[in-house]
Amino acid sequence: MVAVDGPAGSGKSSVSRAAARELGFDYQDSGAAYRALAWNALEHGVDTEDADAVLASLDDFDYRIGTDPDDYFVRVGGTDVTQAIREPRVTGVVSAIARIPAVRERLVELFRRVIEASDRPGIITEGRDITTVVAPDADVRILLTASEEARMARRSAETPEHSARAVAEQLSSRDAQDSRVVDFMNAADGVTTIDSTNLDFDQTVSAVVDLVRTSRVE
Ligand SMILES: Nc1ncnc2c1ncn2[C@@H]1O[C@H](COP(=O)(O)OP(=O)(O)OP(=O)(O)O)[C@@H](O)[C@H]1O
Ligand SMILES: Nc1ccn([C@@H]2O[C@H](COP(=O)(O)O)[C@@H](O)[C@H]2O)c(=O)n1
Repeated sequence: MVAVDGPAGSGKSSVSRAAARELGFDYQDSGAAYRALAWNALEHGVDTEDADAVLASLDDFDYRIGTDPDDYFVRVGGTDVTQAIREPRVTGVVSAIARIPAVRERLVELFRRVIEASDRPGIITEGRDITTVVAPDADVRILLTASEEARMARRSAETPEHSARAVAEQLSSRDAQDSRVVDFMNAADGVTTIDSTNLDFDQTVSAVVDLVRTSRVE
């Protein structure tokens, strides 16, 4: 079991997915669950600032995620929301949902069930509190980081249709909100920091794969 945390745009999802593919592991994107719950709330007119209403929406939240790195999908009920959960309207409200403690408890249980259900030699789960809360006993725990400037530039390159300034503001405001709930800027004891500021994508994936292989995770 491999746990990866880090701030927005640090490469957690793309690097973890590529590393899982190379290792023959499963890959779990935990942020997708918070995003899917936010999408579900918006879709059903649930007030995302109303903690009780958001919590109640979890009762019939039929969430499915693909953990095969070559077959990644996110579904809510019969709807494929893989793309929809990346839309700015969802990104704009997801932190409000993620700061509700009871929601976090329920999703932590869900993440652990997905980890237990994996039948591959390993699973990489990435997010904000994986190294500290979801899987503090993971065989390998990584804080994947990069300078704010590098993260903003990478995120901005993905969405040239949006102004670089707007992308940068959204990224830093989300980090500020999220870091009030969990600390993903500083490595906890036993967590290895991989700083990709001066690494390209392939070098970053290799750094993760090499660390896992040296740690002989099974
Ligand atoms: N070392 C790197 N060099 C260059 N680009 C990178 C590197 N690592 C990741 N990227 C790119 O940076 C962008 C952001 O990566 P990614 O979406 O994986 O980040 P994330 O941490 O999952 O973000 P978020 O938490 O906002 O979902 C992607 O376009 C990815 O390809
Ligand atoms: N372990 C996690 C993962 C995510 N969050 C919250 O979800 C948001 C979206 O996550 P992405 O990784 O897809 O960007 C994120 O901004 C957090 O609010 C979380 O709290 N814990």
